[in-house]
Amino acid sequence: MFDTEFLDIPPLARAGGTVRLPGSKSISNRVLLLAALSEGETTVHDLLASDDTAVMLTALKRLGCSVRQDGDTAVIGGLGGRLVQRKATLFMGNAGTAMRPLTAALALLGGEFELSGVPRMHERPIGDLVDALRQLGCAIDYIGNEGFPPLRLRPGQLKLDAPIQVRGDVSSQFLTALLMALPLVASRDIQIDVVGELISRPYIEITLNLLKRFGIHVQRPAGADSWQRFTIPAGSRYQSPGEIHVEGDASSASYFIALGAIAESAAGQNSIEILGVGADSIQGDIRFVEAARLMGAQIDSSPNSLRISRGKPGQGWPLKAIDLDCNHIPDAAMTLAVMALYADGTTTLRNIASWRVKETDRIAAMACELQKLGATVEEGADYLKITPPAQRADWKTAPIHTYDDHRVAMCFSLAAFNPAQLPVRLLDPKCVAKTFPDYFEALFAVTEADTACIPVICVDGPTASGKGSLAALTAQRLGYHFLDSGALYRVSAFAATRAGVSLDDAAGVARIARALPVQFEGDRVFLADEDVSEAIRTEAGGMAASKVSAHPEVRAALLALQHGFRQLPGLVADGRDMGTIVFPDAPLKIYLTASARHRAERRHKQLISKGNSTTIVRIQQDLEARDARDMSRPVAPLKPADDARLLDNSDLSIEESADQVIGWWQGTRPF
Ligand SMILES: Nc1ncnc2c1ncn2[C@@H]1O[C@H](COP(=O)(O)OP(=O)(O)O)[C@@H](O)[C@H]1O
Ligand SMILES: Nc1ccn([C@H]2C[C@H](O)[C@@H](COP(=O)(O)OP(=O)(O)O)O2)c(=O)n1
Repeated sequence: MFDTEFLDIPPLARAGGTVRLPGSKSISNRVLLLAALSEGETTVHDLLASDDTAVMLTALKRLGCSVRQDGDTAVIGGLGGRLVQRKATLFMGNAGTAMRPLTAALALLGGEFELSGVPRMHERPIGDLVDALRQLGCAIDYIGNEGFPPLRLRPGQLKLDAPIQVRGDVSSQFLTALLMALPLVASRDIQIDVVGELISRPYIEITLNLLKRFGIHVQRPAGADSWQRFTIPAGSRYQSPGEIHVEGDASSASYFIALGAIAESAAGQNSIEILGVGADSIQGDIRFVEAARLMGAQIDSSPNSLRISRGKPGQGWPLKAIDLDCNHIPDAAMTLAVMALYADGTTTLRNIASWRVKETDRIAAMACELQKLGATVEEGADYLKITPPAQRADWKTAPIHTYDDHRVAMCFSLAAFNPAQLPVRLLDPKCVAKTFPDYFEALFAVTEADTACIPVICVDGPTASGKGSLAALTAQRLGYHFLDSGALYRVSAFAATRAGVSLDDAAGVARIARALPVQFEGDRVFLADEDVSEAIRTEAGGMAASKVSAHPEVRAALLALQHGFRQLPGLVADGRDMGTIVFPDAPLKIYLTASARHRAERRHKQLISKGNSTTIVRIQQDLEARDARDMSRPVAPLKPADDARLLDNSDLSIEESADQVIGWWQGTRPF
């Protein structure tokens, strides 16, 4: 996950490959609650690991459910429709799929509960659900504002004889909540009447489908009223299905469907394949496929997978502007708003009023951020009209606010295919954790940028100047990859010594360097399966590396390996010749120094902490000797690149140095 302040996505050029989707949020949280209410154990496979499911799992544990987790499988010990814990305070984060149904279930089961969430949750309406539950005799108080969480639940006197009325035109989650809770008290037939037109009907279909899997057969009238009246038959009882598989998230699929529709194919690939969701999906957002086809996407579907490619010029590319009622795909339709940037005219998305009460006011958010990219946007109470920038030169870039809304973040990542080849900056990228924590990793795995567009920050300098520490911290703050090029020379020398090859044998060491089975995992370095991190980082290891690094053959042998680290979304590389030889086109080069005395003191501290005994004077002599060798060798000597910025960190902390580098970096960016 990218836990950074912002993520800069370089201009993307092509896409291709296979994406396995995480489990559906809507199905995951419904299944967890149904399993908790059932008798017996339920094994849930392919469960989504995300903020919202974590909220539900924590709440269920607090209510006394047993939960065993192993990877994406969870075994839930059901409560059998009874409360073992009659008093609890539950935190619901910003998870509507946990807040609404738990409120209904706990209110009907009786007990004393407080349910609260993040500030945005306290702005998301729940009054219609509370009104419906009060008709049933549930005792519910608002702790803060009337009509909104947080809520206090107390035991009430249930009255189940009259039909219950619930509004259907604000959020379908209110009806879902009642449908999932009422089987707990169905000693007689219970009728629910929906007042107003039911929105987001596909989500009710998911609920009815899953209820069936757990033994509850909700009855509906035939004909015109079929979505206005629901009856829970007397004697309904939750039964665990034993095992259940969660489908891939159809709303998450929309980003990759859009990707396939807008990106040219990567070499050797002619489509994006999505696994885990397909034509047999029970999720309403699978109908995003139809909308994407209307815009020109070429999509083949199988029961459990999709294959998408871009239309040929004039036949689906550029995309076709559409005018669509999006009531049936409320979440996935946001993706259409970004696809509209690549369309041949004005796209109108209608009947999307529910966007205003989601994680953020999504109509306002999308309108504001699309305009930052140069689109012309008209925003209505329940619609959006989007006209893309007229020509390449009209595209703009700016930091995109994501409003703590996972879908805004995922949508705008697709703007990186803009024809002006501008990078896109997303603020607070970790908000995708709500439903798809590894979204950006998945995106970068199936997209390509032109190499020159993938930024590299070079940090070169003498030994113990703090290059490694500075480069690693900078990479972490930017969400970039990190290359410790010195480690490659160290491992080459280590592997040569182990193979009995003399360090003076240039051809011999180069042969080993060319086929070096080196792997980096965090700050650990592996040679094949062996962790050699400590073995290579001795002073002797540094001296040996310095020796082999003077052979031109060895340097040439390691070049391709170093270039291979230049991957999306960017790289910070440290060494001696990153800016001069390996990445001469890097947009930012730092030459890091500190006085020999400071460097010797730092290395001394480092060695002492590892239990090695030596003196500062000795270290200073060694490092000056190594600097002299590295600076005087004929190939790729250590020296600042002509366009490098000099940073003397003798009196700076590692954090202060990183602040300086990121400050310089910001100055090179177009935001
Ligand atoms: N700016 C700094 N101020 C103080 N100590 C530092 C600074 N930068 C690095 N160090 C410390 O100096 C030692 C050497 O740093 P390192 O990053 O390994 O240098 P290099 O990669 O240049 O050899 C480490 O123990 C590190 O914590
Ligand atoms: N890009 C590089 C990186 C390291 N080297 C050589 C020269 C250095 O003395 C050794 C060891 O490098 P390393 O960066 O690990 O050494 P320090 O941590 O700075 O002591 O490798 C190089 O020639 N070119």
